Order: sequence, then C-alpha cells, then structure tokens
Amino acid sequence: MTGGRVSLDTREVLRGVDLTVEPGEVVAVLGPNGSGKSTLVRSLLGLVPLTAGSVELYGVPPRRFRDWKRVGYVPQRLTAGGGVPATIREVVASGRIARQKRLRPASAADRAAVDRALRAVSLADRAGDPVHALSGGQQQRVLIARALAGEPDVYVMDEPTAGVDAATQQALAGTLRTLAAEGRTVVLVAHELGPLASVITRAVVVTDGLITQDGPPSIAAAVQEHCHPHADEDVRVPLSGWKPTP
Ligand SMILES: Nc1ncnc2c1ncn2[C@@H]1O[C@H](COP(=O)(O)OP(=O)(O)OP(=O)(O)O)[C@@H](O)[C@H]1O
Repeated sequence: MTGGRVSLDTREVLRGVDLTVEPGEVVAVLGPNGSGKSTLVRSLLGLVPLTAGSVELYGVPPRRFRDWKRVGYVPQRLTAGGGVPATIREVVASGRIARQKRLRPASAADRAAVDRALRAVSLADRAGDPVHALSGGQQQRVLIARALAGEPDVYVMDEPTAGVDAATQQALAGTLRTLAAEGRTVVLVAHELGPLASVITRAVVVTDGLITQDGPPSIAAAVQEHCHPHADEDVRVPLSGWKPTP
C-alpha cells in the first residue's frame, strides 16, 4: 500500500498509509481499538476501496488480481452464509473454492487439505456440526481452518485469537511457525499477541489511521502492556496444529 487513505461514513479512517510486506514475513498489526487495523488489512485485499493512494497484490491492484488461491483471509467474524445452515466441514471446504475448477467435484487433494485443516484446529470430530451453534472462539477456529484449507501463500488474519482459548492460541502459534518455515507470509491483526509474540518477525502499530511504528518484534512487547490469553472456551482435546505439507 502506498499513500493509502480510506474514508468510511465521511470519517477518514486511514490517513496515508505506506506498507510493504515481503514474502516470508510474519507481520503483526497492533494498535488501539478503532485505530484502523481492520480497515487496513481489508483494504489491502480490496475489500474496502481506497479514497486515495494505491494497493498492489503481487504487483496487481486488487480489482485486477485473479490469483486469489494465493491469499487466505481470516475475517474477524463468521458472516459468509449468514442464515444459511452450513456444517463446519462445508465452511472449511469453501476455502478450496479458489483452487477448484468450476463445477468439478472436490478432488482427493481437496478432501485431504480440508481434513488436515480440520485436524489443525482440532475440529475433525465435529466436522458435521452446524457452525451457527459454535461459540465465538470455535467459529474463529473454523475460519482459521478455512484459510489453511486453501493452502495460500499469504495469510491475512484479523484478530485470529479473539475469544480463543489459551490452548488454541498455542496451537495457532505452532501453525504459524510451520507456515513461516515453509516461506508463507502472514499479516495478522491482534489486540493481544499472547503466544503469537514469539512467531512474528515484524510489528506495525496503527494509531488513529496512521502507521506510527514499524520495526522488530520488540516493539510489540512495548506496546502491549496487558498480555493475557483469553480463557472463555473449554478445550478438552489436545490441539495438534498445522503439520508441514507432506
Ligand atoms: N462501515 C463503517 N462505517 C463507518 N465507520 C466505520 C465503519 N467501519 C469501521 N468504522 C470506524 O472506523 C474506525 C476504524 O475501524 P477499524 O475496525 O478499522 O479499527 P480497528 O483498529 O480494527 O478496531 P478494533 O480493534 O476495535 O477492531 C473506527 O472508528 C470504526 O468505528
């Protein structure tokens, strides 16, 4: 993003942001409530239009970008398919869509990737359950699995650990470590990094629509005075995390 500006409802929410993410980086986007973190990552993906400036994904503006299988997005909340009953497996399998040929049934590779993603978030035994019955933290795990299932090169995650129990946060840290070791790129918005602090390679701080700090992970420690994992979800199964591509 170069000189990125975004206005929502007449208010300027991003006020001139320059951000370049290189392959293999694990970037945490930090900052206070309402500072513009979500708007920043959403506009990087073309989900929110810029009012000025430009964004390129692999050198192409989002509206002309066609290689969406390279990008996995974990939104803050499960909204897609709202009201339509869907199982955990169906939502996770939708992460394969950008990889599939139109109107072709799921291949063995599709099914294997979905199974692997379900195992990584320890939801394999609940794959047939409806997603709307899940807690917020469990829905977050489904959204993470959906992105994993697509096996993208870049993961953009908006508060992936919000409302998620400590064990899942640990598993996600392990997952991100594996992805980073494979050379994947991660941009994640976080309020509290918790166990993810040890995985990031760079921290960016957004304050009032501007990037006010951009540098090594040590910045994050200084910004985050209160680092305590959420514990609103009861986890009884060991979490395995994402295994390297076989
Ligand atoms: N659709 C919208 N219309 C108007 N204002 C919006 C809209 N979406 C977000 N905002 C405002 O833009 C500002 C930035 O929001 P954004 O969600 O990007 O911040 P954030 O840093 O991600 O916050 P949080 O940590 O609470 O998720 C906030 O003041 C928010 O109220």
